[in-house]
Amino acid sequence: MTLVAGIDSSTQSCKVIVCESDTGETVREGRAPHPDDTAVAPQEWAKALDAAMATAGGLDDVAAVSVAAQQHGMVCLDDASSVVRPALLWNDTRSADAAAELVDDLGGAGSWADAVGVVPVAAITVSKLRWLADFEPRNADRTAAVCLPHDWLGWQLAGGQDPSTLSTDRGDASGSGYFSAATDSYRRDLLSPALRGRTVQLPRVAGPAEQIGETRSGAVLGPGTGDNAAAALALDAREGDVVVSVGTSGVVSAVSAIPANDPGGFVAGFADATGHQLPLVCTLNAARVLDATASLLGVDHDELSRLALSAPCGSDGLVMVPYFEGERTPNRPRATASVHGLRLANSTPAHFAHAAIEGLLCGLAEGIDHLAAQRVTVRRILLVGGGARSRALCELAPTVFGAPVLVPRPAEYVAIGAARQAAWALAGAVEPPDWGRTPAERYEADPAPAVRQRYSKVRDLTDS
Ligand SMILES: Nc1ncnc2c1ncn2[C@@H]1O[C@H](COP(=O)(O)OP(=O)(O)O)[C@@H](O)[C@H]1O
Ligand SMILES: O=C(CO)[C@@H](O)[C@H](O)COP(=O)(O)O
Repeated sequence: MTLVAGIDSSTQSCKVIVCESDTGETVREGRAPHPDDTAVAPQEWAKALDAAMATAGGLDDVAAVSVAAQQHGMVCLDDASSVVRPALLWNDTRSADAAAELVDDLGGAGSWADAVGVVPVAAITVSKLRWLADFEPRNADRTAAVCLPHDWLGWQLAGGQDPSTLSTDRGDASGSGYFSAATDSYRRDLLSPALRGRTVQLPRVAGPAEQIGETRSGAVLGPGTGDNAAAALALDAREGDVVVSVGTSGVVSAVSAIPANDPGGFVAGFADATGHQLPLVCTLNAARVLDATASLLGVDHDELSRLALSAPCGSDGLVMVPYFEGERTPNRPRATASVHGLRLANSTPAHFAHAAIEGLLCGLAEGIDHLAAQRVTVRRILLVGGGARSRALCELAPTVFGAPVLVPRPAEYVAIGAARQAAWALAGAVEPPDWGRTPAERYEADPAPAVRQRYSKVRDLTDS
């Protein structure tokens, strides 16, 4: 039996899955937590990866490995290959003003949408680099190469000596703000002004199933990719499939033939891991809304779900706008969460739990609308991520989305997608291996458009 491994170095933890390469059957898995911060030393990811690999029984018997990771994180290396400063992660909003400045510098959001299909917000790597140039010029001067979390971890697995051997893939590169998914090319002319005239080395962009090297134990290294592209690969997402992921981030994405061009900045024109496009909407507030609400109510996730399902649809007028960490879509980096419509009758833990889940889902429903406005066909909605383990979230999703929702059995789809890519690179085939489609539970419910109507009125009362 030939084994392959997939790694998901995501915001909250590192997950490793070892699979049978022909069928995708999971043989063993491991995980380890990441530090709870928005600026993290990449060495911490390497430590967590070592721990996760150890709990997965090691990778010595594995023939190929691929790394998927959280997108956008700014990893700066000096000319001795050392990390210059802790990586600023996608959910670090200190670069919000830098993003706005970059948009103005190029002549507005439409110019960025035309150039790279992405309008910079705090999350995007190019904004973080502008912040570095302005607030830490000495660190910017020391930076010889810039890469993304998956690029760095893959490079570490291969020995991590020489920055000229760094590679990335178009899926992750497209989240940088200096790579166009439509033309498959870097836009160094956008990067250098962001860095106030400095030039840096960028990773080579490998092909979707290219073998980029070998691990120390001799396993083939696949190109790796961003976590959302890996999830799409695991689910074998095709045109018409919209993947909604409720992890640390809330993500609505779809594999498409058409590059996104949204001057409104809601849809980012990313690439997938197979050569297609992956238009994507990302919110900052997703599974952690459930965590915060559960902690506020002093209950665990199962009890939160039970409470939410015991309250009526619409929470008797109670509305939560869950901008606990500011928000990325819509772009309101300094917003805070708020609760509206409190009355004695709806001041109960059950109403509060229900309103939190409806609020989270309303943000994602807006994401589905934004994708549809970019000519994405919405035929099936698939719900994944840690938050999809919540029964209440699954049951309320079709009421808020106004459409049935498929929930694949809970699994680490990002790591599975990376493993599928590793098997593809190992086989050297034209197409990824056929691992079949994951069975999914279907949730249906009467649509409740009033929930979204109330939410959108209240959302605009919040600060930005
Ligand atoms: N049963 C559950 N109900 C609700 N949320 C859950 C449940 N299990 C896990 N989560 C939440 O899912 C999140 C982790 O999801 P995950 O997709 O692994 O995140 P990430 O990939 O961003 O690290 C955590 O915030 C966790 O609390
Ligand atoms: O920024 C984005 C997508 O643009 C996020 O989706 C990150 O890629 C982090 O993912 P999770 O850790 O939440 O899965």
